[in-house]
Amino acid sequence: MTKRRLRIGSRGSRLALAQTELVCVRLRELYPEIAFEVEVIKTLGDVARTASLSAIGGKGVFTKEIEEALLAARIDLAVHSLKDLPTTLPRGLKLGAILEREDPRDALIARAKADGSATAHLRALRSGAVIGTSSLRRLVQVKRMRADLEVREIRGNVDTRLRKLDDESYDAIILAAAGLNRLQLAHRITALFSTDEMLPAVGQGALAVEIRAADLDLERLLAPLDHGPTRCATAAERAFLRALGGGCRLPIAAHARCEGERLLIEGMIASADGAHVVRSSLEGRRDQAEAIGERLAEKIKEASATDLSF
Ligand SMILES: NCc1[nH]cc(CCC(=O)O)c1CC(=O)O
Repeated sequence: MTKRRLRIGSRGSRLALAQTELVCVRLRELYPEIAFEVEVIKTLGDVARTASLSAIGGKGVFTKEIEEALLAARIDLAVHSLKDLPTTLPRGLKLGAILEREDPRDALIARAKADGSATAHLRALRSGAVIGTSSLRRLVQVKRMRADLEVREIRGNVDTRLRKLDDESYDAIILAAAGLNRLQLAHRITALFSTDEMLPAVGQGALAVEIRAADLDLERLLAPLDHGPTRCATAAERAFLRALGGGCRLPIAAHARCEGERLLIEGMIASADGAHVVRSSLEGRRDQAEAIGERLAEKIKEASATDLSF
């Protein structure tokens, strides 16, 4: 009898492949009778390296081609960084599993100085130091801590950005700790921002496995990979983002966590220049995750109607 085959779609970046490999290893261990094959799929976000992602359409640039392959049954499952996945999935697709979240925090990676040591923390950087990030969310939060720093756009995948930090005129860059950890690059981290200092992107640090909604058999196979507390926390965060209008270009951040049967969420929205920031939090029952996220969005919308000029 020939072995049953399941095809896993992944972007080709080193991080995407490492993340897909993580899922593959667990699936092969659980189901040695199934052949899991990785198919690399190029997305617009991978092709348009030099263009600003907001200029080429923002949401879904890392996922659209992969979702098309899923719908056309050229692949059976896809591994994504949850934070790259738009809050509303195409009809016919669903999240088969959300894996236990890695570190959700943002990390500061400072350039090594001539003596080999790295600047200890953002607070220790000289006035006028250049921080590389292309995330408005990170920009506005850096500016609130250190208005005297210069924030400059930086593009490319994690390895490219680290190389640019070493070669070009950035003093430090900011990346998600999760990606660095998964690439065995934790030693490059100079300091971690607390979530109070820098609220993460919705879904940051979590991996999602996307499947066809009708693929009930595959959903059952993926059940052991699903992590309940992460699913609840990220459901609240994604409901928050969706309610604020996922497509809007304003910096939005949220972080939720489960403590027993309770769920706590913090959310933030800022004006594009970072001059106005509304941040708030909410707590409730874990089984009400989406409703809590939506209520936080309402709370923040009310506060920002008077506070922000949207
Ligand atoms: N498209 C960027 C992206 N998407 C997911 C991660 C990191 C891994 C994660 O947040 O799970 C990154 C890189 C970064 O922000 O540093």
